[in-house]
Amino acid sequence: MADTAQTSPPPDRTDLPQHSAVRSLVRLWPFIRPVRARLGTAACVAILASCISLIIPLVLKWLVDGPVAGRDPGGIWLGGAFLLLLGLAEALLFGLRRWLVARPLAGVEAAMREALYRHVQRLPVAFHDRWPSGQLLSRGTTDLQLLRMFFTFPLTFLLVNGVTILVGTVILMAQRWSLGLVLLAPVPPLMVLCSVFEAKYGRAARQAQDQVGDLTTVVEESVLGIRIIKGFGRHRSQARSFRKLTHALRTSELRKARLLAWILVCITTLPEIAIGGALVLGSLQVADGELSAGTLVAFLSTALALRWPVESTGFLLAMANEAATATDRYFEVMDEPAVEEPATGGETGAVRDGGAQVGGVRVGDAPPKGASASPGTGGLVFSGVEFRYPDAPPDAPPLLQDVTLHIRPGETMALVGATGSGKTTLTALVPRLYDPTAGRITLDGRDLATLSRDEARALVAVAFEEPTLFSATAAENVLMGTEGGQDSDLRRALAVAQAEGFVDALPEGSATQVGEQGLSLSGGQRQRLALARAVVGRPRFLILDDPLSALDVHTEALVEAALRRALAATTALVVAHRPSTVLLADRVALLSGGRIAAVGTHHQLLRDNPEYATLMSGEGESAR
Ligand SMILES: Nc1ncnc2c1ncn2[C@@H]1O[C@H](COP(=O)(O)OP(=O)(O)OP(=O)(O)O)[C@@H](O)[C@H]1O
Repeated sequence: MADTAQTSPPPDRTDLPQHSAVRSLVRLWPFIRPVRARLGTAACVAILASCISLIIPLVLKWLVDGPVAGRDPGGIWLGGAFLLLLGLAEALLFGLRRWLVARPLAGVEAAMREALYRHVQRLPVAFHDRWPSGQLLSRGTTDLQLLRMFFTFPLTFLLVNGVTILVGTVILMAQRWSLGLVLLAPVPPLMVLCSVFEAKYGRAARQAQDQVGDLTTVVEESVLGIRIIKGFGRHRSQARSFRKLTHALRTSELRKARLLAWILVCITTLPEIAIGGALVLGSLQVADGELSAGTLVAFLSTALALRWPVESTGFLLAMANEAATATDRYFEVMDEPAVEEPATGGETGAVRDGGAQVGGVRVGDAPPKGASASPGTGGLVFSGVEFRYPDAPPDAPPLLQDVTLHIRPGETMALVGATGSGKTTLTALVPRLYDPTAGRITLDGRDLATLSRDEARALVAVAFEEPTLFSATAAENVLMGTEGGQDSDLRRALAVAQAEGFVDALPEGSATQVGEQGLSLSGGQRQRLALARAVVGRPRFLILDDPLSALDVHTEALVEAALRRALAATTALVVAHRPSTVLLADRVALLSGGRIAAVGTHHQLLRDNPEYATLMSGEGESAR
């Protein structure tokens, strides 16, 4: 089934496909298309400006052979004024080009970033299991900046330079073809050198950009894991890993700089030698009277005017190569198949965290959402469900095999099993974070595989043991669990999760920003907000993965009392490790060896099933 489907890991850098930079860059066309008219106009303006610089030598020729040779001051002033005008026109046109491209190119970058973000949100969880977050972040930041630089400079100027060099060459050949040939002599060796440079620089750029991704991952982990790093005194080893990566990145950047220096030396030196040769040859021809001084001045001025277009080609090629690498990296993510539909509230938001009622406030007062969507029969049924993680060794048995379990409508089922037995994995199948590799799951008789993800997530809410809070207010974090939730829904959900007290005590109550990852709250407080998020939408099905593990016994009892009332109308599957959580449930299912080994009440299983008894005893707790 779809979700666990083919998501590839980040590309193996030792085995990257080699294809031309042009082929990579052509893929940017759909993003460039909407601004092609502006870019085309800007390119024409730049070509015009660049070609003006080629007219200046012709005016010089006229000045030297005409007014200067004829000692005509009026003509010299006229020529000077004309040169000034040409210079002004060139500057104005280059300014106009910049103005034409600035806004549309910022728009292209924003559109690409938005497309990437949207796509990443739609990628299956299996993709995120494999891709380090830093690699995704660097693709959305540094790589896109490189692309904007490419659109601004190389994309236009490689064309402008090409046209300028072509027009200049025609002018040179027209003036004196023998001298023109001397200037063209370096072209074949330069073309060979440029193609070698492109291949080598492309590899170095790819390595450096991947290393930026690795570095981003380490920085992100160090910031998020700062408590662990400090708690275990790991700052030195963490700093060592960071240094190692920065050193590797520096080595790659130096390699890029060496390659660039090498090509710039070639691109600068060979044409200079050719200009020197043409100067000597031209001077001899002027001395022999075969060539006018004005023509030689014009010829050399044209050749010098072509120096910048030729020399800047080295930089432009380097930037184009980096852009090609950035394009490859961008499309490695964009080419990943997304799940078939966009989620409406993000993975955690759509799959709500949390649930129940507090002291007399009943989440179950109103009918659960989605109740009208089905006749309300059937409950949650697993039939012959098999699951294997995509990256599991091919010869390993499936993690879950032939899981068959019926949770009746309105029933609360606890799921118990040894650590690593697959409880979290089984619960993740219900909100379709993953899809089973065989078998089927039905919600009130409707096959989960036939429901869209949005439909499934409208019916199902989840709270995980590790609660994720977003950098938003406490209220916003909770209301993420439902579309158009009101303040009354918020209060009810907070009451169920026993979160009212501490939320009201926050400096700005439920309007307090709880900070990135909710770091300003305790683990138990975060769990309760996540629980409130799960119940706020009154889901028809509730999946709780040990959501009370961080609570003290007293608070846990209060939350459970509220939950019991709230769950009266909800079909729930609760992963439980402690007898206190199990007591919340009507029945208990024991997951063992990838199968449901036993189902019964807590007391029945305690009596009849030694494995369950061990798990629920102190030995079971310590075995965790
Ligand atoms: N994304 C993943 N990719 C590959 N294997 C995974 C992935 N997530 C979990 N596993 C493996 O699947 C097995 C079951 O993990 P799961 O988290 O479902 O167990 P659990 O019963 O919930 O454990 P616990 O009680 O410790 O939370 C483990 O061996 C784990 O290493």
